[in-house]
Amino acid sequence: MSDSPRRLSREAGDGRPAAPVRIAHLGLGNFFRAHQAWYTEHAPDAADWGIAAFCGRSATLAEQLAPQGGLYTLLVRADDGDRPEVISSVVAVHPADDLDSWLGYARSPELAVITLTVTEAGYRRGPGGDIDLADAQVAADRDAIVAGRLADVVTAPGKLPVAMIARRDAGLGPLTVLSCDNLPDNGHVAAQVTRSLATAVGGDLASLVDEHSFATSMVDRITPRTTDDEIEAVRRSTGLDDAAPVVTEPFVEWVVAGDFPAGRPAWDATFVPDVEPFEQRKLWLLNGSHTLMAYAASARGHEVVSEAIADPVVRSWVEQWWDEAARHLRVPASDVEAYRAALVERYENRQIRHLLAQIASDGSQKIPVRILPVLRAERAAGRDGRGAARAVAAWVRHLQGHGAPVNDAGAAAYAAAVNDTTTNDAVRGVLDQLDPQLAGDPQLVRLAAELVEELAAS
Ligand SMILES: NC(=O)c1ccc[n+]([C@@H]2O[C@H](COP(=O)([O-])OP(=O)(O)OC[C@H]3O[C@@H](n4cnc5c(N)ncnc54)[C@H](O)[C@@H]3O)[C@@H](O)[C@H]2O)c1
Ligand SMILES: O=P(O)(O)OC[C@@H](O)[C@@H](O)[C@H](O)[C@H](O)CO
Repeated sequence: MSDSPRRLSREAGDGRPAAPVRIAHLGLGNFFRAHQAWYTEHAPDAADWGIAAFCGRSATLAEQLAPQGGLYTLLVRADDGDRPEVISSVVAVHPADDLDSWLGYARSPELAVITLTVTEAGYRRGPGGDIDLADAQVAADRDAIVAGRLADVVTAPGKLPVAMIARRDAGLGPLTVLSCDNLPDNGHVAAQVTRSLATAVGGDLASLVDEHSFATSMVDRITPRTTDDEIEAVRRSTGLDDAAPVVTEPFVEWVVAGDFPAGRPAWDATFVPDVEPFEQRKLWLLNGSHTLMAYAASARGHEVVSEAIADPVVRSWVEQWWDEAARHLRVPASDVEAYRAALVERYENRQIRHLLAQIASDGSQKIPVRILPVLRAERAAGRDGRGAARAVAAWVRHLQGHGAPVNDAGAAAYAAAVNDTTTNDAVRGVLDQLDPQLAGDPQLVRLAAELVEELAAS
């Protein structure tokens, strides 16, 4: 007789019974399962709100979770111990290309919300924030929608208007698209790419898109990729085999703005008229310092955030960046202090192995939103912006092959600027592509070049 544990399974009686699908999620991944699915699990009306989750690009996670009926273990890890919990709110899982199911949910009168975690790159934005029609997959989606082949779309922005068409054809009204990606004004970003794609399709599609609500949210919970050791730790602590558990930290926050014409769960989130102050606090203090450490601390040989923040040199760089960012936040100073203190504690959590290499991906999308607004504001105020400039300098070194490996489709555009040239020219070339006005600031170019040299020597 085998003594290997049995598989986690809804059929075997694990978790809660499946709730009716009222939310469709695009971008089934770890963060969605630690955050939106966790909030839905803990809503007082959880029995009425099931989630059908679709992979963003592949089928892997759907294949792993389908035999478990969508159940998975969320392992909340702190230095004082582990807390495993079975999450039951995801009731159906689908590969990215299962458009028949996607359109089927859209035609259901019960569907009320579409949530998104498709990464920054998933929005397929071109210059100015409209959909990037130069992207071959976007262009193919546009042609598929024009030809009425709704089930042939592949991009995230393509999947939104086809759901809206299917819904209208079924005689159903508007729902809410709720973005949960780390992007400023993510609801507006989602609306702009969807609407501009609809405009490119033509007819009355853009006005159909306008009938729907696009909500914005600030999301926060540090959720790294799960390791094999963690899968084993879950097996040991629960006595069940789970093919895809998620590991996360105790801290969790969600701030949401927008309308929900078809309803929503009674999430224990903070609902506000304007997310921006919360978003800036989180994007600059948390994601900005993550981005700084991803490049500057990985080049010093650190692998994970908890190691990086324990290095006094890295800690001083992070504090300097926080001092600069804090000057431009629109939240009370006491909130900023409390948030910074909480961040240090979160980063020091040694049970969370958050790889700097994971955070380093897609820097070309992250630097502009996490670092540059503070750099511009500091320069405009007549200060040198050293903390922000160091993040840019560290990214220049990263593009030159130091520290975490480059994993960024957008980095190719910077290759010519950073290789076989002087440090000054490399910095100027990178800044020129990020923001020509910054490249035209000789003091900044000089400072960032000095910081590149300082990082190389450190
Ligand atoms: N992990 C975190 O700590 C965290 C915290 C807050 C917010 N987020 C947000 O959640 C997003 C997802 O993070 P994750 O940790 O779940 O990553 P993940 O790799 O576990 O999942 C990412 C999901 O996005 C999909 N995706 C990736 N690129 C895509 C593309 N070009 N088009 C469509 N779908 C695409 C993937 O297929 C997958 O379903 C992040 O980009 C971030 O904006 C993450
Ligand atoms: O998920 P990304 O790649 O956009 O960013 C990496 C991290 O900064 C991010 O995932 C944070 O851990 C998260 O935003 C915390 O809530």
